[in-house]
Amino acid sequence: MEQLSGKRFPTNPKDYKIYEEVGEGVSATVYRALCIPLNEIVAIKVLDLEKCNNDLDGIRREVQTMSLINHPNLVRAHCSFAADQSLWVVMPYMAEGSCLHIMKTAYPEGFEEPVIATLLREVLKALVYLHGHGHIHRDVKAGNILVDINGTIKLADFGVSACMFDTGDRQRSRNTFVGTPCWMAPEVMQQLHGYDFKADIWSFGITALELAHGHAPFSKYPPMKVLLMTLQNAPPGLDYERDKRFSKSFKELVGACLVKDPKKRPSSEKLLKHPFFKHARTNDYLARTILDGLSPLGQRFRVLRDKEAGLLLQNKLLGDKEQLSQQEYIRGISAWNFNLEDLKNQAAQIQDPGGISNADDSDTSKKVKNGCDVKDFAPKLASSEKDEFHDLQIEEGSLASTFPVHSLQALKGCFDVVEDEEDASSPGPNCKKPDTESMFQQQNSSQVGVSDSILNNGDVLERKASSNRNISAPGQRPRFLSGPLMRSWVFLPKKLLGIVKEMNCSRKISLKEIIVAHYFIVK
Ligand SMILES: Nc1ncnc2c1ncn2[C@@H]1O[C@H](COP(=O)(O)OP(=O)(O)OP(=O)(O)O)[C@@H](O)[C@H]1O
Repeated sequence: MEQLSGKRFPTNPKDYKIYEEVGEGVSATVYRALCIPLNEIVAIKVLDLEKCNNDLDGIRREVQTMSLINHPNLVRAHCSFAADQSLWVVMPYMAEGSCLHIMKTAYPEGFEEPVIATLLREVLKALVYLHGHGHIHRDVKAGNILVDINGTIKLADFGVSACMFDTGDRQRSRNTFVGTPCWMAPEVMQQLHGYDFKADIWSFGITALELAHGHAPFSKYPPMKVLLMTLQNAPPGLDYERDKRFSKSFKELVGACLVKDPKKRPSSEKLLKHPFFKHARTNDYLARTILDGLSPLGQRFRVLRDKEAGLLLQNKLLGDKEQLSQQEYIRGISAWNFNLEDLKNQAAQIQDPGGISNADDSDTSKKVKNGCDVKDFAPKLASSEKDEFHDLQIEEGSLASTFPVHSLQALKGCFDVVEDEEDASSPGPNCKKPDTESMFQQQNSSQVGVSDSILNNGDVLERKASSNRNISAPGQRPRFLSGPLMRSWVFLPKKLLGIVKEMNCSRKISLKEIIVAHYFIVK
């Protein structure tokens, strides 16, 4: 399997001695281990297939792709094999762990600019390679930027996570959709026209902010709110006042990546020529600056895990939802599972009366109107409650230039909502009572690129999105992976359907109405 060095890594678990745990993801646990016959330290990512209920062949294909990758800035699998109910992926051990771990341990406020420039340049080299070979990484974030003891940087998690998120039965079995909302490009959330390698450029821009601040923008918010904010607000960026310590060229780089229209984002190749990278130094510089004095990875991992478990418990006891959400982020969990309870909780939290004060989210106050005000269809809201929904209003103009589609519509992939045929600005308050259930069916069958299966048993309506993934091995003509990263599975309880029907309006139901209806349930 190891083609570069000619080493053949064994595919029998008995040939590996597992040491301590060094990482934990949504679907996997990562261990430091010894490959006994080769006397080499490796990392083994163990995916619990039973828990994931995943498509083994799909994962195998992805891991195979991972083993074909050949670039110094990409983690390449030595080999992979199934053992009991698990899939083992054996890879090089990156002794200092991820940038996220390093930040959490020693740089909670983020890194200095030369460090960021060095890290990002290495990541970008990996992206140039991937994009040139027709691949989209789809999970660029600090948690996937691994650092070795000598300051070498490698981008990890190519393939497996993408595969799991896209084709896994896990979502089906859990009735959830999964993604990485903080880093996810708006067009990926939309699921309207598909996406391409420019989605990685958006995630790259978010990662730049993450490395600069120690956390990704919107990371303190629940996933549904992250989706809304990403779609509705102006893109996040480096702030003139707050981020004085950073150069103009860094601000420009972030601005270039975080443009909502993917066509306006530069390619990875072009980005690599950006003047910002003149600030980049050597790997050795990284080793001397950020790695100096760090305790061994396993030890750091244990300390962080214990600390975060304690905080999680504390917040659970206190019922602090926002803190809980933040903790999920701190734990490095980047995929989010949505179910009805989550949605209720999230709907309940979309109610910041004075806007959002997080400096990251300074643009949140730029609210917009899409002409269909909450009060048009929720006349029973008290005035204070109306204010709480100002967050959900969208200014058409401010988005139109950067984001070509109706932004709330964009969220329709997350819900079973009907696309508004008429102008969104016409609230249509005087129309007939709708047949909501058939409306939902109509909408489902009209989705482009979506294989529909509507199970309307009175309790749920569900929509399945088809997977569309193309992978090409190096040497083959590049074909881009495409298809939604997030699966859409939304459950509308009978009660919600009832409330929706109660709305005295014949136009098709919009997402905003669903959220308001949800609000009534939650309340
Ligand atoms: N080769 C490696 N060497 C050292 N540490 C690693 C290695 N691979 C992963 N890790 C550590 O394990 C953590 C979790 O691994 P990984 O991200 O691959 O799991 P995951 O289930 O795909 O998680 P996620 O979905 O959140 O990305 C990483 O953030 C990193 O800290």
